[in-house]
Amino acid sequence: MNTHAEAHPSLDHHRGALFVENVSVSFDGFKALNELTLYMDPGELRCLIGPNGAGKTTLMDVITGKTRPDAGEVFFGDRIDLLRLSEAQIAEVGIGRKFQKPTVFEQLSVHENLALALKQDRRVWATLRAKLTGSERDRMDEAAVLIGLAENQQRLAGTLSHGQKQWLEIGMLLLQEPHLMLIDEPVAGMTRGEIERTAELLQALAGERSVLVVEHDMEFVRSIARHVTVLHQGHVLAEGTMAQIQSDPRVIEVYLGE
Ligand SMILES: Nc1ncnc2c1ncn2[C@@H]1O[C@H](COP(=O)(O)OP(=O)(O)OP(=O)(O)O)[C@@H](O)[C@H]1O
Repeated sequence: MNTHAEAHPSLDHHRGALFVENVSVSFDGFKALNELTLYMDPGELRCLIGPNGAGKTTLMDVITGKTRPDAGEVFFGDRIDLLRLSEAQIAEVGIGRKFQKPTVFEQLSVHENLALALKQDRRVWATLRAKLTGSERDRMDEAAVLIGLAENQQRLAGTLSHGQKQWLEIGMLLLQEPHLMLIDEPVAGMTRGEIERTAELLQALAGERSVLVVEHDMEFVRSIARHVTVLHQGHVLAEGTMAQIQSDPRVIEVYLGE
């Protein structure tokens, strides 16, 4: 079998490519991930589905350095060995993660939330007082348009709808310029209209960066995914187009038939 380096001899320009090979994670003898192998191309929009406990969160934890695997390899591009980096270093090389629950600053405006993300400075008030350069303003405006909040920049984040808060947080993540975005259950709790707009947003984000989305909402997955990976018991059960996945008897048995 080809290793990641052989399969992609020159990946320096392939930022965002991800190679997870034979990764296993045990918790007290229970294998949450069991020789899991998954590759992502740069710019790809991938959906990760699977029943509860399949290992989706654990995989995200391994990629971001929160959980260390017992075995296997995880590379970002062909040179960056993520297993040698701390969580902070993994964020610095360009892997951003959005958890399921929105964690925007409710007492601050949309604009201030975006400014904080841009400056990546935890000293909140210093950041808010700091002057934004013209190019920083342009980047914030671009992000605000992309997340559909251009007209709401002065609104307090706490007054936004649940969907808008999720988009704001995606915008904040975007301003950190990740090459790979990991997004956990973005549409849980959203209205149908919000779900459709989220589908458009994630499709717009992919291409320039890679996006890995964990989601249970099958209609949403169907609407965005060209490539779906199904996890089951810590292992890749099936991978392919939504049509291939939906007609796979193993997938129907463990997941879609529920
Ligand atoms: N820190 C931990 N200690 C012990 N067991 C754990 C730990 N984290 C996860 N597990 C177990 O590992 C398995 C995989 O969990 P994981 O959260 O990755 O699944 P998931 O696919 O994300 O599920 P869900 O769709 O419910 O979020 C589960 O059986 C879970 O109970």
